[in-house]
Amino acid sequence: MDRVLIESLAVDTVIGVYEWERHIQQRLVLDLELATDIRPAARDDDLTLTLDYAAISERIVDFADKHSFGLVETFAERLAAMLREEFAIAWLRLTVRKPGAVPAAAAVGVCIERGEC
Ligand SMILES: Nc1nc2c(c(=O)[nH]1)N=C([C@H](O)[C@@H](O)CO)CN2
Repeated sequence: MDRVLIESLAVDTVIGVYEWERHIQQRLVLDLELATDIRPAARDDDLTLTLDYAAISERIVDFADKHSFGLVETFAERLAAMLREEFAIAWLRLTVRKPGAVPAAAAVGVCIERGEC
């Protein structure tokens, strides 16, 4: 299946399990692969026939701003559910990285796949 890509999307959100993390925004960096057949959009050169990566990115930024979770796992799961519901995405791979959470690591995080390709 073809994929629409969103790479290194930076969002700021309240995320973390420790008390001090509940009062600040921290950056998460997201990579997404969204399965869709791009041929109808390419045939007609029509944005409405594909997944609009600009609209999806904007929705993700808004989701991060309006929600607050402890675990990156919860952020990933809830975001994936919202995206699949609102944008009719059959399958997605979502990587959520939390840079700076572990000083000795470039980033830590999770990668999930949901749906059927
Ligand atoms: N698997 C996870 N481990 C940890 C998480 C997490 O979300 N998933 N979170 C933390 C803390 O919030 C940490 O990021 C603070 O630096 C620790 N481990």
